[in-house]
Amino acid sequence: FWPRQRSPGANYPRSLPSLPLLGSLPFLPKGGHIHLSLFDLQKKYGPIYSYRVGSRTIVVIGHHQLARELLVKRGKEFSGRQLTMTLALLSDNGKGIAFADSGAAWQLHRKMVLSTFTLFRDGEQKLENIICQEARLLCDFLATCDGQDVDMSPSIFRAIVNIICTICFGISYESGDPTLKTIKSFTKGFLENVSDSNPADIFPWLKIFPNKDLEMIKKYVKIRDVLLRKILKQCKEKFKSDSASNLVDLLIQAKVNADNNNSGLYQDSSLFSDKHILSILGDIFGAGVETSSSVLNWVIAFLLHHPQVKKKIQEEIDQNVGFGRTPTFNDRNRLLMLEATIREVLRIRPAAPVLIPHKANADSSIGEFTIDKDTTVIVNLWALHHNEEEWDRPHQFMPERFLDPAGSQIVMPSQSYLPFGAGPRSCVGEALARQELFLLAAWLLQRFDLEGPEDGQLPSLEGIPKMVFLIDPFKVKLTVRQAWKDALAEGSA
Ligand code: HEM
Repeated sequence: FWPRQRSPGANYPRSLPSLPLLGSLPFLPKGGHIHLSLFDLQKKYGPIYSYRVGSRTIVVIGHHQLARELLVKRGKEFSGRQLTMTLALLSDNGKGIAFADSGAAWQLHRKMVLSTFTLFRDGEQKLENIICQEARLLCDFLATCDGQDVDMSPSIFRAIVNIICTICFGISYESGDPTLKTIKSFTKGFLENVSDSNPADIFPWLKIFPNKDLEMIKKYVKIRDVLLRKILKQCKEKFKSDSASNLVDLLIQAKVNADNNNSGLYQDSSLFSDKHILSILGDIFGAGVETSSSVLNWVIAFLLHHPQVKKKIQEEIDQNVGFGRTPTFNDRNRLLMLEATIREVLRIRPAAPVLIPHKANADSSIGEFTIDKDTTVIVNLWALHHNEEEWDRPHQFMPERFLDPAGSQIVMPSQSYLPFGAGPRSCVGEALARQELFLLAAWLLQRFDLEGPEDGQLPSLEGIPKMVFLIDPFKVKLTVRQAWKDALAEGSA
């Protein structure tokens, strides 16, 4: 219960008041969005401050210079993760990538996921082709809802899940497949039951008492693992060592090589046990599905609120792509308003408003302040993205801030922008996510007009901060564009 002895004379960040046992809990704002509460505390305590929960010290960083020092300059020293009860359940005691503490296993597994993307660089299984195939299915399905008010999120979810399944196992599921239902069920289960204030995460001894959230998380971990184990078994049966074509193939191959001791790189076969493989896959689903889906839903919601931006994007598409072909990733250099819109959505509603908490691996410092080993450090990305000294009217949706005055080039208006983090713990799926967001949005806007539903109810832009910053469900009036219909009638679409 007692904090570690502080080094005499050290200059620690300013701290909230703290009581024995409870730490600063009585002095922290109750309820509300954690990123907003932490941003608010910054007014009194400055851009770096600390508080205590139980016996742990938590340092909060709310300025980009300090954040970059932590993530990049001292990235290695701060690349640890604190294993709470919740994260231990999700990650089978710290295996995988996102919640694994820094060390050889995390580094190796992260490297393997990054090298998987090289399998999807060219040829038939080029990432762009996989995404466009899902974009086509998504648009064809939505075209059956022409003129109706629809909640697009389940179809977007299906497209994103299929992209992830193709990268992980080389499988894509048809609409209605029970596997998609299972993936939806455990993803929803985690979103509903993982919270940033589970008492057992603060006082681990509370685990001896019944804890409904932890029980639910256990239930959904089981559902996830049964499914992933079944798919892994099928992949092992199909595996051919000379033609690895997805993430699971690469992991199986690494295990075979380590078992046969014929690869200098991956010698420790135990790091490729089924348990490790399941945790890596669990992380890719956990970090790669709801993030991209939710950002695309946010893009649509902001466009419903700002129809003039939607009109500009569609004019750009009509001029640069037309209807004789579908958009490609190369169009990113021409569809600048769309690219700027995606960047603005990632700023104003970051998918991970406080990143994933980091942990100091050693006694260190940030700026002029001492940070002890094992301190948890939170980067409040929300504070960086809404800093009034860095952004003109930060609470307003203004995609043009990412364009030069002529609107002919993308610009970076501020350094206070890190939607995918930075440094050794940065998002491994950034390139994939950027392609998904651009291509899916471009395909949708080429073919459909998106408007508020008949009842005039525009989406709430407040958001729901779960493991991912979600948007409340909303409906869109979906109409196939007349220009698309005309082109189709002429046989050119
Ligand atoms: C728009 C979509 C996405 C956003 C905004 C996003 C953002 C982030 C952020 C902010 C972090 C935490 C960085 C930190 O802790 O400092 C992260 C970590 C991570 N992301 Fe993403 N992400 C997205 C999509 C994806 C996708 C598609 C994948 C799957 C391939 C993915 C896989 C991961 C993994 C595995 C980590 C943990 C990295 C580590 O701890 O070493 N993410 N992401």
